[in-house]
Amino acid sequence: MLLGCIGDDFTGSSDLANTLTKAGMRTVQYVGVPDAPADTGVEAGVVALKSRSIPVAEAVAHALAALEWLRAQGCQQILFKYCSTFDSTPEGNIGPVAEALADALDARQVIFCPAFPGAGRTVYQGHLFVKDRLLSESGLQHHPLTPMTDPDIRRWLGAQVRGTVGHLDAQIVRQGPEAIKAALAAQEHRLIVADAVSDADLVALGHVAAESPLITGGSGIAMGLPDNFRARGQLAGKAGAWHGQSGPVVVLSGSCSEATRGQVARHATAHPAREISAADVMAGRVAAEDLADWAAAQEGIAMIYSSADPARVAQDQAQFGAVAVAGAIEALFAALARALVARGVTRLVTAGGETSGAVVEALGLKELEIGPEIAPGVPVIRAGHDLVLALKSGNFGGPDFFVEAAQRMETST
Ligand SMILES: Nc1ncnc2c1ncn2[C@@H]1O[C@H](COP(=O)(O)OP(=O)(O)O)[C@@H](O)[C@H]1O
Ligand SMILES: O=C(O)[C@@H](O)C(=O)COP(=O)(O)O
Repeated sequence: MLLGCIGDDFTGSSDLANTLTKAGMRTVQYVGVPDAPADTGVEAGVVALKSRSIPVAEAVAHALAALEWLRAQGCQQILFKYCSTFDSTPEGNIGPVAEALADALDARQVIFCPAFPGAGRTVYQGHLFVKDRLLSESGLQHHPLTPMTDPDIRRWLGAQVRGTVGHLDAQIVRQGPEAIKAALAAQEHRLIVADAVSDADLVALGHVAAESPLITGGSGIAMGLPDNFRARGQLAGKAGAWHGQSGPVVVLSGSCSEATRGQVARHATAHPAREISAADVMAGRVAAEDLADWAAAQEGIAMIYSSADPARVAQDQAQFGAVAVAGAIEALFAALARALVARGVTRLVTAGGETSGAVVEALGLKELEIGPEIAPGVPVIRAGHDLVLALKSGNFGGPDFFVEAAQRMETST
C-alpha cells in the first residue's frame, strides 16, 4: 500500500476512494481500523472512521490507531480526509487530529484544503464557498450536529488547534508548483489553509505534496497524488473488474441537508415514501421490523426518511436534545438496514454521513470495493456478494439522485 487515508466519516471516505479510483489507484475502503493485513495489490487504503462528531481525545485515538495500521501496510504518505464543508465545531477534532498525525509523522508543514470544485466547494482568501454562497450562508449553518457559522477556515481551524495557522493565497496557487513550493518554504506556520478554486489548483497542490508525509483536505486534495506515485513507476495501472447488482432497492435518508431534502421531496412524488418523525422515534412508536416489512411490500424504489427542515430539527432538538435525537434516529436506521438485508434487499442507498456510518457499522461490513460513479463524489460500492451500497453525502447529487443510484447500481461498467 502506497497511500494511506483516514476519513472522518463514511460518505466522505467513499468520496475520496472514488477520486483515487478514478485517478488510477487500486483503492479499497475499510470500515474502521482492520484487524488483518491488506490484500497485496491495494495501492490506496481508506480507513473510514465515524469520528466527525465525537470528542477530540477519542477521535485522536482512532486516527492514531488507523495511522499505525496504515504504516504497517507500508504507506509512504498519509491523507486525512474531512468534509468539503469542513464540518466540525470550534471544539471539533479536525485540527487536533491533524496535529496528532503531524506529530506522529514528524511533518514540518500541513496543508488544509477542503475545496472540491466539482461539487461547488472552493476556498478563496481562506474562506469556504459552496457554489456562490459563503459556507455560513449555504444552508450548512443549520447542520444538526456541526453548524458551520463562520466561513473563514483559518479562524475555524485556529479555534481547534495549539499551533498558529497560515494561508496560501490563490494568486500563488494559480502560478503552479514552483511558486507554491517557494511560498510554503517562506511560511513559519505549521498549519496552512490553502486556497483552491479549480481542479488545476488542487492538482498543483497535490504535485507539491509528493514528499509530504501528511496532507489534509476534502477529496479534491487527492486529485494530484496518484500522479506522484505513477511518476515513480509505483502504480500497476490495472482496474479491478466490476459487475452490477440487481434486486430489491431501498433508500434510507437521515440527512437534513438542503440537497437531500430536495431529493427526498422529489422522490416522494413518484415512489413509495415513509417519513419517520423524531418525536415518534424518541417515543419508541416506530419499529425497524415494521418499517422493513412495509418497504419489502412496496413496488418501485421505497424510501424511508427522517430528513426534516431546519425549523423542525431545531424544535425537536430543543425538546429532546440534539445528541439524543441524532443517536436514536441513527440507531433506528442501523436496525432497519439489518432488517432490510435480512429480507433480501440487495441495493441500499443511504443519505447522510452519520446515517451511512450507522448503517455500514450495523451491517458488520469490513471492506468496500469501489465501483462506477453515480454523481460527483458518490460511487457505487460493493459490500458483499449480493449487496451494493451508495453512501450519499448530504449535499451531493442532483434532484433525481435516488433513481440514478438505483439504475447505476445495476450496470456493469
Ligand atoms: N428529523 C431529525 N431531527 C433531528 N436530527 C435528525 C433528524 N433526522 C436526522 N437527524 C440526525 O441528523 C444527523 C444528520 O447527519 P448526517 O447523516 O451526517 O447527514 P449530512 O450528511 O446531511 O450531514 C444524523 O445524526 C441524524 O440522525
Ligand atoms: O467532502 C465532502 O463533502 C463529502 O465527502 C463528505 O465528507 C460528506 O459528509 P456528509 O455531508 O456528512 O455526508
